[in-house]
Amino acid sequence: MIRTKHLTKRFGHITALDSVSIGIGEGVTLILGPNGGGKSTFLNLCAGTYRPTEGVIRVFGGDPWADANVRQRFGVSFDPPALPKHRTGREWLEFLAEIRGGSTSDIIEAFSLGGFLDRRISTYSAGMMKRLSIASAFVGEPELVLLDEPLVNLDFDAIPEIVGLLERFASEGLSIVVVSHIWKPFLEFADRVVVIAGGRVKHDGSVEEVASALSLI
Ligand SMILES: Nc1ncnc2c1ncn2[C@@H]1O[C@H](COP(=O)(O)OP(=O)(O)OP(=O)(O)O)[C@@H](O)[C@H]1O
Repeated sequence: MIRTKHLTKRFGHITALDSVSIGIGEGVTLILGPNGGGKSTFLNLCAGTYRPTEGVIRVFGGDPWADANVRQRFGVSFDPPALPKHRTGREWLEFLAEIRGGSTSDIIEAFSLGGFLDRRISTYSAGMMKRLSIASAFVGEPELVLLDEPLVNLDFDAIPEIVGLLERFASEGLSIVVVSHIWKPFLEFADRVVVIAGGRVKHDGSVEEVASALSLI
């Protein structure tokens, strides 16, 4: 699904990602690592929002930077959320559905957005924005969603709710690549854990392999 070869991203003199060669298949992949390790850079390269400095990334066999047909097949939620502040949540979801296809009603219901969807996004709390941002990734019936810190800013009740939803979508065949510092809930159903630190892949394996190596469980 995702394949990289010597994937490198530099920002000036900073090497954020350093010659990473990895394949990520179907299922749920949890990406962990220290602050500044390169996780969000990796996700942005997968999403086609960053262009590699060197090396190659292929998502569904195509170049996510250059190929809109590739981008059509996945959804993405960034952290902090990238949302148009002067639109309502409903306008934003409808705009996405126009571009990406599919309906928004199931997504609105699944993510319990109804209570605030007709307000301007500029009036949302951080948790509301996060909920809308994650929901946005599901518009257009994607085969894969890329989620950067989906649990940040969610309250104690919302965390198990959103994790439960993601687990349900995963059990229905959706692939998920998730970067999260709140990793524990994902260990329950992740198929694979990748640790990125210092711009490189430091660990890569099943939950049992990586989590026990890092004493996470
Ligand atoms: N747009 C940018 N311009 C300049 N430097 C950047 C940019 N984005 C990331 N970096 C740098 O690249 C490195 C990797 O950052 P990245 O955001 O990918 O790490 P991360 O693992 O996601 O960190 P965190 O867990 O803190 O979110 C850091 O040194 C960061 O300062």
